[in-house]
Formats: sequence, structure tokens, C-alpha cells
Amino acid sequence: MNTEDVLNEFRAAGALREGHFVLSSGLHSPVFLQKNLVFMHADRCERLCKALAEKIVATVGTVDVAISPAVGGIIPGYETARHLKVASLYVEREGGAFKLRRGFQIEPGQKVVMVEDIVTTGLSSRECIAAIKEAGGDVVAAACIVDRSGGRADVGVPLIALATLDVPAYHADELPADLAAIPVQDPGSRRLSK
Ligand SMILES: O=P(O)(O)OC[C@H]1O[C@H](OP(=O)(O)OP(=O)(O)O)[C@H](O)[C@@H]1O
Ligand SMILES: O=C(O)c1cc(=O)[nH]c(=O)[nH]1
Ligand SMILES: [Mg+2]
Repeated sequence: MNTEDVLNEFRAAGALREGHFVLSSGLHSPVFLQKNLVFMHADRCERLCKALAEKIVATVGTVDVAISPAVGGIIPGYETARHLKVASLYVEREGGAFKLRRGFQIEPGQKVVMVEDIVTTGLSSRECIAAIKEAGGDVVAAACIVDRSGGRADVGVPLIALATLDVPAYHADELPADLAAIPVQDPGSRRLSK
């Protein structure tokens, strides 16, 4: 599955949104990939995550466990793990920082793939990887459905992306006038009150 095939899944699900969005990183963008509208369809989610699992195995070989950052990473993390035939765990925010909760544990020496939905700056991926390392995991690779950084995001381990896009993202004080004129939407979970 190449980048155009992945984009076609997003387009067909009405998930390739245009407007003015504030992203998890605080950057502003005219494009938002509303991945939940894709993952809500089991057949679309299966096609994408099966292809991602195959790319992970082709790149780093077998792994022992997949771990994702909540909320967006949970469904693709589970589905990718299903195709990898490994357990699926997730980290979630506790006092702002990602932690393994709910009795999830990493066994000593287990090889972990971190599975994310979308990578923009890589901040959420880096935070998730730090939490996995803190819990004793050996993160052999990160994987995502879409890397929208044009391949520039550095998550500290090899990043295996099913699709790579180069989408503009701006600091709030550097907005182009046409973007500034559109009312802003904040669709992610990072700034939700607890
Ligand atoms: O590479 P980054 O700059 O970190 O941006 C990408 C992250 O932003 C979104 O999560 P968000 O924090 O919006 O919450 P969600 O997972 O609940 O959608 C997305 O799911 C990624 O985790
Ligand atoms: O950077 C983000 O927060 C982000 C971008 C995007 O296109 N989709 C998404 O769910 N999050
Ligand atoms: Mg997320």
C-alpha cells in the first residue's frame, strides 16, 4: 500500500479535512487527517494496519509487543498488533505524562514497536517512547499510518510510515492571512480538561 492508497482510504471516509486546525503540538494547519472517521470502519482499518504490520516485519523483523499512545493510537495499535500476532498495550496521560496503566506490563527483554496513528512533529511519539523505556521496554522501531512531516520528524528510533505527506504547519504568530481568516478548530485530546 503506498501513500496514494492510504490517502484514498482517508478521502473515501471523508477524513481528509480542510479548514484551520490547531494540532496537538500547538501548530496550525490548513489540513487535518480525521483518522477516527477511517478507523471506525473495520475494513478500512484492517487494510491499513495489515499493510503497516507487513512493513514493520519487512523492516525490523518480528517484535514481541505493540504499544500505542492514547487516544488516537489505540485502535490502529490494536489492529496492527492483531496482524503482527502480538499483544497490544497503550499508554495514557496521567498528570499530563504518558504512563502504562490498567495492569499493562512489559516483560524484561521484550522488543517493542510503538504504533502511532499520525506523526506531525513526533512529540507524542517521543513521549510515548520515553514512557515505554521508563517501563523497561526496548523500542526497536516506531510505526505510524501517516507521517505528515515529510519524513523530517525525529522520534529517536527508526520511523516506519505507511504514508508520508508534507503538510504545512505554522506557529500561531506566523499564520498566513488566508488561514488566519478561517475560524480555528481544535480536534485532538491533548488540551481536553481532565
Ligand atoms: O506528532 P505530534 O505533533 O505529536 O502530533 C501527532 C499526535 O497528535 C494526535 O494526538 P492528540 O494529542 O491530538 O490526541 P488523540 O490521540 O487523542 O487524537 C495524533 O493522534 C498523534 O498522537
Ligand atoms: O498533529 C496533529 O495533532 C494531528 C494532525 C492530523 O492530521 N490528524 C490528527 O489526528 N492529529
Ligand atoms: Mg494521539
